[in-house]
Amino acid sequence: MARIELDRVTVRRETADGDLLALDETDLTLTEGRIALIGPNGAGKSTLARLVNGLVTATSGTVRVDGLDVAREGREVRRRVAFSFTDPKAQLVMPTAGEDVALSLRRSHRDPGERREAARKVLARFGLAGLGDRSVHALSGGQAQLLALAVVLATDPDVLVADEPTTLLDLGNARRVGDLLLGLDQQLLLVTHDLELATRCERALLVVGGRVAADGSAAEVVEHYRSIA
Ligand SMILES: Nc1ncnc2c1ncn2[C@@H]1O[C@H](COP(=O)(O)OP(=O)(O)OP(=O)(O)O)[C@@H](O)[C@H]1O
Repeated sequence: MARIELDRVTVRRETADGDLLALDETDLTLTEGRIALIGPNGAGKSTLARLVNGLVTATSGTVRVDGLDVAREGREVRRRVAFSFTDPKAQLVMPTAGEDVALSLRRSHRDPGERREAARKVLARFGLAGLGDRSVHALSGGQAQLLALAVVLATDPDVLVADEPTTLLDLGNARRVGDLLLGLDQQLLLVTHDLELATRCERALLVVGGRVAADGSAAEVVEHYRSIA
């Protein structure tokens, strides 16, 4: 697993109401395979998650992935750390599902024929066999989320940061996507309001008001959150 380190990281944002401390002098070392970030709306979970691949920049402090400084070695970090958004359509850019996966494979498979074949295999692995020619707009919410995950995982990153990947899904698809995420070989940093899913992780961080209010085994931290919510 990768080693994700936050060293006195603060994220300060300017808003119409003045400065906001989205994350306050946070120190963390994350090495577990499955880590959940839970907590109330606006607590700073997405901010913390986005720091790990440079989508958010620290106002002060350092974020490192396997020793690489996210602020200075962002390209190298983003090769190792994939990010998936709550709304899969935010990251599906090509006309068809197959082309979207093929785009991710352009570096690893230079030959177009081989690339198409590799894309077909990736789709099958994510339960999307036969949907390669389907417009991404004609996929169900569950299929679109699976495709978005297939697209970011096709490059074989070391870490997946997933920001509320099941929030827009019905019960069946949420379970399917949740099972897939928890079964990945990659290290998973999962932002979620689904406390059952969070409980299945090894470690959970409860974020409240820009601070890590509890950190420990997922079962204990979820229990604590339930007791104060
Ligand atoms: N681009 C931005 N500009 C200014 N403030 C922002 C921006 N993004 C987030 N914030 C603020 O930073 C704080 C933390 O937001 P963040 O999205 O990290 O919370 P969250 O815990 O992920 O919330 P949610 O569960 O609602 O998604 C909030 O007060 C939010 O309004």
